[in-house]
Amino acid sequence: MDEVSPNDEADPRAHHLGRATDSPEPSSSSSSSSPSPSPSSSSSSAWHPRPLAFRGYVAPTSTSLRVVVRRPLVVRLTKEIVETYRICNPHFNYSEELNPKRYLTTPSVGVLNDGYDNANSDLILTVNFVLVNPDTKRRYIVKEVLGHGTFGQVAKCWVPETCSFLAVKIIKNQPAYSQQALVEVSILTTLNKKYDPEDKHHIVRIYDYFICHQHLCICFELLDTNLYELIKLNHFRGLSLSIVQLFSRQILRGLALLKDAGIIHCDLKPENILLCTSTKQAEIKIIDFGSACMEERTVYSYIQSRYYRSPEVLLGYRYTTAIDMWSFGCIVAELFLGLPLFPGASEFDLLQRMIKILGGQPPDYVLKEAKNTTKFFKCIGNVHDMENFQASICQRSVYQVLSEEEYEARELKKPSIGKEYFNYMNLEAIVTSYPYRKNLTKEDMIKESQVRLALIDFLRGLVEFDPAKRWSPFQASGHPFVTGEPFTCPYQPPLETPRMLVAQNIKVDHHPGGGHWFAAGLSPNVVGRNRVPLHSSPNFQAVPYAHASSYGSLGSHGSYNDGAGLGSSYGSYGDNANLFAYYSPVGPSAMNISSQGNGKMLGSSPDARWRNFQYSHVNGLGMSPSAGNIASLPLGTSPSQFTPPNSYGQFSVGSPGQFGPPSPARGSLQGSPLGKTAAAGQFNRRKGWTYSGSSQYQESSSSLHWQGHHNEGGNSGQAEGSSHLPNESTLHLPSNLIAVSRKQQQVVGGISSGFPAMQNVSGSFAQVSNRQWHQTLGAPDDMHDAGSSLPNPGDWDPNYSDELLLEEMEEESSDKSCLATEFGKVMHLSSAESLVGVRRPTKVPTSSTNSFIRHNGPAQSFIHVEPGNPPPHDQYFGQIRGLSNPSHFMPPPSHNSFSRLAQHRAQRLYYGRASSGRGNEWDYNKMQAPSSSFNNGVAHPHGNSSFINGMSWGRRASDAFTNIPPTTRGRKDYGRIA
Ligand SMILES: Nc1ncnc2c1ncn2[C@@H]1O[C@H](COP(=O)(O)OP(=O)(O)OP(=O)(O)O)[C@@H](O)[C@H]1O
Repeated sequence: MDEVSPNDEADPRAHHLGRATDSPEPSSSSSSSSPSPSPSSSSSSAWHPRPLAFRGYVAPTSTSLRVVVRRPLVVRLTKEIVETYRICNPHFNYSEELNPKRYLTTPSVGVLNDGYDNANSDLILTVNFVLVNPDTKRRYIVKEVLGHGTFGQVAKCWVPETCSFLAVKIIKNQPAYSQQALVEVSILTTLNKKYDPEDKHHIVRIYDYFICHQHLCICFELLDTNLYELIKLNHFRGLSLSIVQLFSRQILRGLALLKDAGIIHCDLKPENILLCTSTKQAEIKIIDFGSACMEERTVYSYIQSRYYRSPEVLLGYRYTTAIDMWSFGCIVAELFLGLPLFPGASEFDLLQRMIKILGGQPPDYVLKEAKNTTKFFKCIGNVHDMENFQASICQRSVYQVLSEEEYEARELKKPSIGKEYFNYMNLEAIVTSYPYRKNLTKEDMIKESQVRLALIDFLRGLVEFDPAKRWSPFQASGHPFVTGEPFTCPYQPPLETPRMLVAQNIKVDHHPGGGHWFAAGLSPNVVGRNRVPLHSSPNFQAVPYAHASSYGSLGSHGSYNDGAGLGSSYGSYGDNANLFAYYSPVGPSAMNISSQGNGKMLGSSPDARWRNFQYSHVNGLGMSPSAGNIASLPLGTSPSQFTPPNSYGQFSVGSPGQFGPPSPARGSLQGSPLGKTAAAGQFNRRKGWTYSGSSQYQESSSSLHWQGHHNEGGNSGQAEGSSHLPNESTLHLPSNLIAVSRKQQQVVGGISSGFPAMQNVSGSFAQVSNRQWHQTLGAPDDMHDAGSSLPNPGDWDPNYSDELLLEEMEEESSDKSCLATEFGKVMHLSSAESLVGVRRPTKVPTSSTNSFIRHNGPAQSFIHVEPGNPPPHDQYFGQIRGLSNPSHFMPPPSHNSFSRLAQHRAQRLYYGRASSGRGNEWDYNKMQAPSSSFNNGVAHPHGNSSFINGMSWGRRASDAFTNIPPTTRGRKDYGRIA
């Protein structure tokens, strides 16, 4: 940038020349010694050149050299504008505060929280806005917004202390959101630390949380594009079977963990599965546990995003972790097809599609009990005949699904019916007729057709109407589609075994009084009130839960510790050697708890306090958050989910035909206490294994490597592996595809010395930017029509109304208000209203997101999809770029960090491994150790990736769909200059 102008008068050469040529007289010294003619000199007569014309060369000294570097104008007017201004006006005074702010939050007008929050209660973020953990003083410098959700914003932040990026979810400044976000903190922390300390189950890692400017901020590992975006990048062509298999294995591993923990995700969908930034191989992680609940605390009825909603949730039947398996089946199908399998425009439409595509309907025992049966079915037989379940299985169903007309007559409104995107309406035909990739050899096609048969069989076990027959993660993980074994005949899953513990060194709790897991609603093993009946399931052994005592037994909810002195502040139980723990989302430092009554509190969780008021007799060695409570308030579940367990009926009146209230977390999609308007936002946003508990979950790893493959031009290589199953997880991300969507992430600094585990990691993918979308995916006008028929985000679920929502919330509020009040105090909530508990949030303007979607989303998504022409599996992007550099590694907390959860480290625990030396690792009291795969900033060598030369995601050739798929999901806000 700095240049020395050759024409510059200050050029040293010119300068010297100038002196030599322009100076009329030599210097005085020269002059004095000038060889002027002197008559006295003998040599004076000798000829000398004229001094003005010639003289001896005198080397320029440094002092005589004057260098002026003249910068290009553009530099002086941009980078050096301040200096330029100073030259123009010496009095010009600059301070950084004068900088225009680049807002990342919309709207950016501060109207709440002393101007910190906008009308949506979102913290107004600007580039370089600093979030500070008040306990650790760790600073998180906002760089960009990664996404928006019902709960708030997710920002990519730089952590100077550790020279790393991570994702910080900044929750809206409203109690209902904060409460539900605490559930995410609690559940994720438990999953990370207790169940998956080694980060092998594809669950996002949580690192920190704190309150800043009255907003709960949750720090996660930084991840990359979600699977929906990935499919979108592929122009809604399905991904190659090998990728589908790989991702399926990984998701299954996560689901196995959740099942063993007794946690239901409740919102599994492609948008909530993100690619990792930091690994060489294609790795994904499950995010967004904001809707999750314990299996035993399934209070909310309005859960799951519609396309991925299970029949039992739709019908208002009790649900279990099996609903996640249904969603998983939908996701697997979508990965293969590029389109949702059941893109229902309404619940009625959804059910119709399920019935048509799967050929069947929910079993009578479900229909008999489900709350919403009459909304969708009519009875054509005698219900009492089916008292005996065996009989009902053998006989024809006594229920028949309503026709569109019948539904309309019954509900007094026309059901929304979406387009049909597949030429066929049964699963087998949809999968088998899906276009094959171009250029496949006959042999490869035969192989792939075999894998497709395996896929069909696999899907059949997942999208099974009967929740009791639906495969568990364990059962599904043995399927040939997952294991890679040849598929020869329909898979017979092994009997489901009693739950196996995942975390190592977990010891059976023999405490008669229960234990915190149970008390906190975190026991996955207590026989559930709402377990799916085992009858009619060929896959269940009718054995009692042998593990029921593993985590706690029925009884009081008093804190218990066999080993005195180890009472965990945050809920723990067990003996000295095997202490279990769960985490209070808000630690002592935020709570400032003081012991009530006789209770000796070594810390507590938010809900401990209010219950303490009622029940203060506990002399707990480590007061349990849920200890001594009149009723068990689950830490693992939302405070707002704390409802008497047998209370399904209580929600029925106000519920939209379902047996429980909607989850606050379901604010956007299904209408929620958090505001239906948020639904539009979310709707628009659409966004292998070493199973420690069981060898049955050992993940096979794949030797699959992807070859360059770009079929757009019919040239280049072809993807290998689609016709055989991967046995080793060395599958790499397709750089040619992924790289298109990623911005290079710059690693600002090196690895902090305290992070041994962060070595040897490379590869980084930045988020897909809207701009890139615009650049990459054009939006032809002729696509607008298709887009216009898409579901209106505002009408995401026509069965839901704000009135119903309110009614449900009123019912819920009594349970919530107490904790909400407590939490409100913690959060120093400013408004009295916010202390009342759950209230309706400010309406979320649909402005940016919705308009983006309406105008750009659908149109740009289908640019290359001709009407009636299906998007085949394809590697769309011919441009091959190297894998981008990594930029993400987890900032380790200082070992001396005095975070809230670290305050009682001595009383606290280790999580699982008795022998695992954590000394040089993370402070496990608060955060997770970085996985060995954390990005250390070392870029992937370009040649390192099997995808470098263009990897195929699977290209199909002919038509599979009669129309373009629905899409509505918007993306990011890249801010503006104020
Ligand atoms: N760890 C992460 N790394 C990168 N991006 C992330 C991460 N977590 C979330 N995001 C981005 O932020 C978006 C919103 O996150 P998330 O789904 O957790 O928020 P939410 O408010 O719970 O959303 P929802 O409305 O679906 O409940 C995601 O779609 C994703 O794009």
